[in-house]
Amino acid sequence: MKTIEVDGIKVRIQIWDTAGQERYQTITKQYYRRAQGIFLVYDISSERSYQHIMKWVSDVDEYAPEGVQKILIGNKADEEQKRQVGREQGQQLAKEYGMDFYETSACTNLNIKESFTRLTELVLQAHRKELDGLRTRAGNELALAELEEEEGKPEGPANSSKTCWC
Ligand SMILES: Nc1nc2c(ncn2[C@@H]2O[C@H](COP(=O)(O)OP(=O)(O)OP(=O)(O)O)[C@@H](O)[C@H]2O)c(=O)[nH]1
Repeated sequence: MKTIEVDGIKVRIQIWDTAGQERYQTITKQYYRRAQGIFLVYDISSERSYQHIMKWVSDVDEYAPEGVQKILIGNKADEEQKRQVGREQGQQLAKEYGMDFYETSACTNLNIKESFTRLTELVLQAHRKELDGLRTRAGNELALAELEEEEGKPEGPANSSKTCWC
C-alpha cells in the first residue's frame, strides 16, 4: 500500500509484484482480474525479456478487466553498458499497443515516481465519471450539512445581519 497525490487527490494504491516465471502463471493470472493498472516490465539488458512483452500483453488482454490501464517499462536503465534493447524499440512497442512508455531504474530511482503517478492518473481518468459522481455527491452532502446548520441556528443578533440572500 502506498499513498500518492495526483491532481490534488490523495490516492491509496495497492501494488502487487507478480512473478515473471512460467511456473507461477496460474497464480499470476488471479491478480490480473482485480487490477486497474498494470506495468508491463522488461529489462533493457535482456532482449529476451523484451520479446516476452507480447506474451504478457496477450495474457493481460485475456485475463484483466476491460479498460485496465497499461504502461510499458524498460527497467534497469542504469545498466547502459549491458543494454540490448534500444529506447526507440521500447517507444515503438509502446506506440503499437497504445501505451505510455518509461525507462526506469530501481537502482537510481529514475522515473519510478513519474511512472507510478502516470499510471494512477490514467486509472483515475478512466474512472473520471465515477469520481465526478462521488465529488458531486460529497458536494451536495456538504451543502446540505451547511444548510441544516444554518437552519438550526436561533434567530438573533449574530444571524440578523443576514436578512437578504441576494
Ligand atoms: N541494475 C539494476 N538491477 C535491478 C533493477 N531492478 C531490479 N534489479 C535487480 O534485478 C534482479 C531481479 O529483480 P526482481 O525484482 O527480483 O525481478 P522480478 O522481475 O520481480 O523477478 P521475478 O518476479 O522473479 O520474475 C535483482 O537482483 C535486482 O536487484 C534496476 O533498475 N537496475
